[in-house]
Amino acid sequence: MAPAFEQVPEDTETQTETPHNTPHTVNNDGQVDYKSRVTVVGSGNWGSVAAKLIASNTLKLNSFHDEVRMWVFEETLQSGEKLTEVINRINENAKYLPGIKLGKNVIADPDLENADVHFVYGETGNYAVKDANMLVFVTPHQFMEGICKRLVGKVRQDAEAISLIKGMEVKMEGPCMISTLISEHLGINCSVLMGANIANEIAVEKFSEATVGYRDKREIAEQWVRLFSTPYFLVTPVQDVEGVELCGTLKNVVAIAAGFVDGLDMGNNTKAAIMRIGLREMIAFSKLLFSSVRDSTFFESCGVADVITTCLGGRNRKVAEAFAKNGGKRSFDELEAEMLQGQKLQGVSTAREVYEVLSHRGWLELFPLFATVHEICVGRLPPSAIVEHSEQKPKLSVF
Ligand SMILES: NC(=O)c1ccc[n+]([C@@H]2O[C@H](COP(=O)([O-])OP(=O)(O)OC[C@H]3O[C@@H](n4cnc5c(N)ncnc54)[C@H](O)[C@@H]3O)[C@@H](O)[C@H]2O)c1
Ligand SMILES: O=P(O)(O)OC[C@H](O)CO
Repeated sequence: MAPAFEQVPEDTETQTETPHNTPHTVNNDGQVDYKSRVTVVGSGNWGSVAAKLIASNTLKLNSFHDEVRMWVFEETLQSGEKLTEVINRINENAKYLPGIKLGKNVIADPDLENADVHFVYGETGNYAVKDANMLVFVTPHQFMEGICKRLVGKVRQDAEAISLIKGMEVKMEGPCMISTLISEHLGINCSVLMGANIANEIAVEKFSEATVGYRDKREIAEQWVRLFSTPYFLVTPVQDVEGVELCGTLKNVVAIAAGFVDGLDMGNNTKAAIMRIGLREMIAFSKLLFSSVRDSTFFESCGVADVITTCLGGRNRKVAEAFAKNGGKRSFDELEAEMLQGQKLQGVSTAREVYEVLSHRGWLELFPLFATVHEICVGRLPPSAIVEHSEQKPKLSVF
């Protein structure tokens, strides 16, 4: 149930409404198909919840085909069964989102782009991204470059993409946001959706908000808003792709810092200070990278709200807490494997990527919290250094 002070978005459409006002395909009978096909690339904890949200809407909205295809990085479960087979049999992602029905119109597909893997649930030669007009990317960020390379020449050139991925790549030329990686490799426009979105809470339909960041096409943003919105998931569009995406990316570094504070029992005031300093570094770093980033973006769900939720209840916080409790003696990789059963942290690698940017540009002293998180993660500083170093007065003029 949405709070009374917010208006729940409309979830009805007329029969004539079309996503881009252009036909998507002409079928064998010569009939024009105006409906969009949605494919979700990724099927982890958030990927599965995203598929559930979308699938509930494609059944209701006339401008979408009911079926939502979900690409699954195939794995064999302890039972010996393939994950895709289990998802399609019980309509649940038994590994990454057990106990939650995804909707019968979610079809798990292990074949991302190759016609040579036999396709079980449809015609042979089909694959997950084939024919999709709307591509939703939601994998851990470290896998996206490889996925993009595999998808070159395999997606429709008029497809629209959205990234739910919180992370970035760092290249020789500098930082590269995941939406840019997608756009550059695949030659298609890419929006983003970020927010205070702990997947397990949305899975059981507890109220949450999210932010869609779009570049210039408002009607595309509205199409994404329609596809994701439910009475318990309120989505707001903002014309600031970089600002929205950097919020989602950088908050994971702040979450690691918050976890250290929890692991050391430093208390709520210290954690609030970490959140405040972290948000300030997020704003400064984003604006230094992209002067177009708007202040108002940090007051959307993707900004301050995500910092709060991730520092209270996220996986990055949880594993960082264990790291600090163990005095930094057990590695993040070991703790992640033990505590998350295949789910992936984004904060440790993002801290490294941010550190690379900071050191390359001579900004290390300007971002004491970001820099210290990385130094602690790699064992150059003890977890207790998080407060000593973060207390330095930032020197950036943008503060
Ligand atoms: N879980 C959340 O609460 C949440 C909420 C908002 C955003 N996000 C973001 O969504 C993105 C995806 O996270 P998630 O929670 O859906 O995933 P996850 O961490 O739950 O699961 C890991 C996924 O990676 C896949 N995988 C493992 N090895 C792979 C490989 N070599 N190639 C491709 N895929 C591989 C696994 O099959 C699994 O689907 C991340 O950027 C995350 O920050 C997560
Ligand atoms: O569990 P985390 O730390 O990956 O955070 C989950 C979401 O990003 C919170 O919005």
